[in-house]
Amino acid sequence: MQIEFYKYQGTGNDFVMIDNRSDFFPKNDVKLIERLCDRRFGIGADGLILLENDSETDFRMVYYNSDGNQSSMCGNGGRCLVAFANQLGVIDDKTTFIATDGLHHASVGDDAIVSLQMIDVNEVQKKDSYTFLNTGSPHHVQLVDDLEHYNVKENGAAIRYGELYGEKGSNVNFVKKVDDGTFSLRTYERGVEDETLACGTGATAVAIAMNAIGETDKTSINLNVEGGKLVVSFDKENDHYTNVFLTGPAKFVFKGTIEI
Ligand SMILES: N[C@H](CCC[C@H](N)C(=O)O)C(=O)O
Repeated sequence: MQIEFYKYQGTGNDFVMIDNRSDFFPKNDVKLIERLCDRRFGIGADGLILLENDSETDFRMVYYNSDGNQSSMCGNGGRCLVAFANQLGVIDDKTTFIATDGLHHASVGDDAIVSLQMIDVNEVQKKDSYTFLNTGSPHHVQLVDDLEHYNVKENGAAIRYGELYGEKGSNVNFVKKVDDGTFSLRTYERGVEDETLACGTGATAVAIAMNAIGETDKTSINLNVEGGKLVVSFDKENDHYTNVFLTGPAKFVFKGTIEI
């Protein structure tokens, strides 16, 4: 069977997008999804995202990591899915959709900028050398000295597979403070099992963690990622973070067809 796909990227975190409103896609075929995400034998992507019908909201998001398994929320993927839905004419410039972590509101601005509301964060685990929180996906956040030369893949994998996070593991973010409102981060992504050029739930986790441990008292924070720039904003009441928004570019790259 030949299927149509669209390729999107959000600050270099890239995704195969499929319009599955007719429910044709073999959702449990892990090997197929892994092949479609393979950068040599397939289309190539960090993840694959299905746009599906939903009775209560504009659409449903189903997210798969490049290992072919369904996973938790993808912030950059959510932003790309909103841009995809806009391109298909499913939505105009505002939307509410459902994902694995609940409802999301989002808006599409000029020059492909999409702002996505993320879940509230009510628990931030502050440890001596790192912070752990869940922004729709689990994230380990750790400040390092020389981020530019840091071995993200080796050190990220050691934490992701280490005893700290057990069977489920965690995404791992290494961070450097640039100034009071700006941090640079590099992320080892669970389920991609490598460094990605950006991680939306990771950038969200870094912004909230840096505020929670007192590295900044800002509530709108710039995040430099390998693939570009993201902005995370939120309201803070004690250790409760609400109205959390992840904003940045979400760009259409190409569309095509592939035999499955
Ligand atoms: N790999 C992550 C999900 C995607 C996160 C990332 N692509 C994002 O933009 O949030 C996990 O399995 O927890």
